Amino acid sequence: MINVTEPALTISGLHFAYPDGREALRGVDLTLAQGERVALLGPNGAGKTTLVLHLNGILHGGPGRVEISGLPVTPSDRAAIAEIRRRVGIVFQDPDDQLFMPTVAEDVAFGPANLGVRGTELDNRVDEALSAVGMSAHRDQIPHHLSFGQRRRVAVATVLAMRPEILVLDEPSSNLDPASRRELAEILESLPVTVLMVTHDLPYALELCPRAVILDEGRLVADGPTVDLLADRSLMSAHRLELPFGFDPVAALASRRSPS
Ligand SMILES: Nc1ncnc2c1ncn2[C@@H]1O[C@H](COP(=O)(O)OP(=O)(O)OP(=O)(O)O)[C@@H](O)[C@H]1O
Repeated sequence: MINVTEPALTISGLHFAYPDGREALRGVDLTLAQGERVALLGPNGAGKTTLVLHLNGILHGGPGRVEISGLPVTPSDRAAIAEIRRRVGIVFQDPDDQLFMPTVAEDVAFGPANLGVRGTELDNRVDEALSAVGMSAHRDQIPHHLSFGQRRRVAVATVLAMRPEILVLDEPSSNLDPASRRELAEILESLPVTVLMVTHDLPYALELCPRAVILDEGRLVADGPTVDLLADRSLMSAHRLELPFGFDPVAALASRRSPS
């Protein structure tokens, strides 16, 4: 059960250096409320992936603390890490990293089955997750025969079937055509989970995430309403973030709120 009195995610004073000495995180503090959707922005090499990999204990070892709904991410405690990996679902950029079973349904069942879920409960989870991403009709297909956009949706379903509390998405809109991009946005908006979305697609961040943070050189340098951050030209250029030519975030948000 989600402890609604706790933030979904609390990161305090997180530092991390790779074995070669490169300091990728230099004191990150970040809190996400339950149900928030937040975009994690930043130029190449800012430390975004490094930060994400700390959320379920794949990377660890530096000073600082990460908690998921009040539960500390403690990599030395195997039971705690199993629970953390159930709570935090990461959808990686390349869906093929997450799909390896003979059929779509088996891929979606894999995670919960590993947690010991069986029978009707397992069937229900697979049905729900596939329906949430609009892929129920493809349940018996071979994942690698699907289009890229369909594989991305199935990758999201594999994570949803774990019933995560936090969904972390790494570049969810990359390589999607405009229709698939919009459909995935609708799916993500409808999910009742906390979302942290790493993206270089700034219009997508604006569309989906009311709040954004900017990470640069391992530090969080901005945190606020996505529209305000994107509209701040000096902030954007200081951190090598570029909006598409002619894109006006204030007008885009206004037209989204009152579609003609
Ligand atoms: N395995 C590694 N060993 C050493 N240094 C690494 C390793 N992985 C990443 N780094 C370095 O850590 C820093 C942060 O990298 P990270 O991949 O977290 O950035 P990012 O913000 O996700 O970048 P991008 O937008 O390009 O994906 C970079 O300087 C990178 O070169």
